[in-house]
Amino acid sequence: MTFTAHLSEDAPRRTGTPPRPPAEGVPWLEARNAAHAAPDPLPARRVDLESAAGLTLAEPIDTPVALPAFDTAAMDGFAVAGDGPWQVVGRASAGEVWSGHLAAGDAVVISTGAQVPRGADAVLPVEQAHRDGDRVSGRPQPSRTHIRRRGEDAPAGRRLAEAGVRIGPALLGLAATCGRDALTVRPRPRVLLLVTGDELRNHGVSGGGQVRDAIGPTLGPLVHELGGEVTGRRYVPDRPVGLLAKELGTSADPGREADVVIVSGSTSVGETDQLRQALHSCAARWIVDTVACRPGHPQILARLPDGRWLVGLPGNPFAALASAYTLVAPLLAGLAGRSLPGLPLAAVTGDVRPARGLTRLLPVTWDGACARIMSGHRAAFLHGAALADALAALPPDWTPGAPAPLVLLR
Ligand SMILES: Nc1nc2c(c(=O)[nH]1)N[C@H]1C(S)=C(S)[C@@H](COP(=O)(O)OP(=O)(O)OC[C@H]3O[C@@H](n4cnc5c(N)ncnc54)[C@H](O)[C@@H]3O)O[C@H]1N2
Ligand code: MOO
Repeated sequence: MTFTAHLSEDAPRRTGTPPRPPAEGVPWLEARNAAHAAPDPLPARRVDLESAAGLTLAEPIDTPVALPAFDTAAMDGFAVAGDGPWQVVGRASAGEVWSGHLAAGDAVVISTGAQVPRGADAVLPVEQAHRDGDRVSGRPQPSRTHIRRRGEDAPAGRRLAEAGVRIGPALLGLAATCGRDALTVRPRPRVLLLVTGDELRNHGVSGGGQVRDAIGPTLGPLVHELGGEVTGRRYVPDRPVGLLAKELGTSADPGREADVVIVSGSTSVGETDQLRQALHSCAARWIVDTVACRPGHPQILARLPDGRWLVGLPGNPFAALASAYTLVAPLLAGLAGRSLPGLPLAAVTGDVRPARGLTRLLPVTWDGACARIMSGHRAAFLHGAALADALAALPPDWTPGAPAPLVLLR
């Protein structure tokens, strides 16, 4: 892969003007891959089952027991042996074991979920049974009807899930079913947000040259959705220049509250845009320096000398969002030991021009078949993305109606 800048981690502290952002940038798909490949997964830890939701499995789950563990009634009715009519000889309730053995012509009253007694061939649902005292009759049931056989779902020892899977509600239920009380997981990567910009305010309506911070409220939940956890959000003024460099210094994070630092704004070349200078002077290792996409061109991925990952998101809010899906999503997946999120392909329609040499990231509606480009997609506007189903990544040679990868937003 061709990355525009690589500095060694032990490079000496630099002074002077940092290099200008490269005009071309890393191709968009390569940038995603590079962000995913860059980190080693965070160390695994053991957590109780309830705390594992949303984390990533660090070891496979094999079931030590057959699922289900015993032949189980799937209907309320009668467990029967042989053809009817049958003599009712007992009752098997859920949570208990009726320890007798059914001979041909015997039945026990049984509830859904109860262990089927030995000798039973089938369960006759109560709706299909006619009971008269201790006698019950009904149509003979084919063998195994309404019985969940022991091991039918999985035999003992079967692998149920591989490492790297995100732990969703159903996986927690499955782990509980096979008797797990704890899981070995990769934790959520911890993320510190540094929101830069003298013009920003974080409440009320904007005016008088001030702008309401739209990135802070976007990134908190986005990071959570992407499997990370925001451990801090700080506002860093543009002036005096140097504050960002101080924030990025190791001493500013003595307890290591973060594995990843996301800086919004300051990625460009304006007088107060400090990020490139700050990375240059602390001799950060550059991994991605600008991406060949629009919006989001000036985005950055680097590694700080103290080992934290640094993502620089352009200040325009839609550019920041598109860049978060380009670099933050794969980086967090890599840190959590997950595979790179897949990108379904869909035919995309709409009246936009491709950009020479650039991937265009545009909000689209998607009905499962066709994606349509929405309005409100300039770099500074969130209107389109706020209502979109996905971002389409239109390659430089895209023509209307041609397929493009989608980053799903819902
Ligand atoms: N001379 C050049 N100027 C710019 C270039 C360029 O190549 N040459 N690139 C433009 C592009 S593309 C982008 S994207 C922006 C990136 O700018 P920064 O990352 O340095 O961000 P700022 O300058 O601080 O802000 C840009 C824009 O976004 C607004 N902003 C910033 N933070 C927030 C926030 N948290 N919530 C809402 N809005 C925010 C800010 O007010 C500006 O309007 O640079 C271009 N310029
Ligand atoms: O790269 Mo900027 O993000 O086009 O607006």
